[in-house]
Amino acid sequence: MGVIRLESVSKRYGPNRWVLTGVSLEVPAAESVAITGTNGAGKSTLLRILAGLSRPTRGTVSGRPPVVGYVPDRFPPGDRLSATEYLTHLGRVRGLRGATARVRATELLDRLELAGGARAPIRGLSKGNAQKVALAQALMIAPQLLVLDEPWSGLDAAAHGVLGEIISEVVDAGGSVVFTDHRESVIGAHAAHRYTIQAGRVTAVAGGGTIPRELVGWPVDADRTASRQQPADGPPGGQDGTALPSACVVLFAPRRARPREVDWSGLPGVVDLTPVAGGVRIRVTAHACDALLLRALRAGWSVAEVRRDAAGCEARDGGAACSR
Ligand SMILES: Nc1ncnc2c1ncn2[C@@H]1O[C@H](COP(=O)(O)OP(=O)(O)OP(=O)(O)O)[C@@H](O)[C@H]1O
Repeated sequence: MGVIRLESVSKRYGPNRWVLTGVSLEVPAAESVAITGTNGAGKSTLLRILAGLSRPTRGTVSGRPPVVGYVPDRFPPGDRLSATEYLTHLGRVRGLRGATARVRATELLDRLELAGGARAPIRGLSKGNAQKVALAQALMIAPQLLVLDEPWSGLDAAAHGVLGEIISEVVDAGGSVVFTDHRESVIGAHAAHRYTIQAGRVTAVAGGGTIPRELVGWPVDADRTASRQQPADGPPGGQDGTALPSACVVLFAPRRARPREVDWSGLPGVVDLTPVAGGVRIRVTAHACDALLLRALRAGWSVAEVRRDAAGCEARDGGAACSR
């Protein structure tokens, strides 16, 4: 999968209402991008153009992959079909066999924990549950480009986490994700790049989300190499050559869901790791600690304890302070 490229894209509604003017934007493969802007700035318009649902008045879009998942800002729930019937139907329209589509629909609705019944008519679902169906329809066939218009809107805490995992899974599989949201914390956690729309123009926001791009995407080979060269028993060196203390992180598999496997030792800054009852204790350089935590949470792990002083945690050796 390559780069999706918007070149000099403009969009006009009606005779002279220009919403986007001369937008050039790249969405790389295996990355997530957040779009921000005030209400009415044109975010949904841009997303629809990216998804191929709306044509630009001027300019071109290239590199859009064949399988696009799209979650609109308003999902029309006024349907007599149940969530399962609706998703199965959509899956069939998209080329899945009926039985496969039904299995996929059931898996997705289970994962998102649709309350109110997968067999109840969609029009009777609450906003949050309708949003879960909206998400599920975008995922019936693994998307290579996932376009999400305020996707967290109305979701409960559990589905919030699942959506974060889904974004990571699409990115890990080499796909692209573009989403809108207004919250800094969400953008920082889920986007490697950030753009904002103002007066029809799109500009990159320096540094992407609040979490630096290299920490979200983990492509920091230099950092990785540095951590592997460090002696396991000594304090690892900082990027500027000064000694940085290591931190200790204790992660546990949550009781309800099985976390995804992570190659902890291959992550930047990891000095060593020790299995402890129900989880793993990781010693990591202090500057890589936040990124490791983010990666762990995204993969469905629970963080039991973080200590800036790794030696202190080690001394307890998985004892009371390090267990739940
Ligand atoms: N189909 C349409 N026909 C005419 N005008 C439209 C259409 N779709 C959007 N607009 C107008 O274009 C402007 C941008 O709308 P858009 O929905 O893209 O903004 P947005 O940034 O997503 O807003 P919000 O944050 O409120 O969802 C708005 O003034 C809107 O009224």
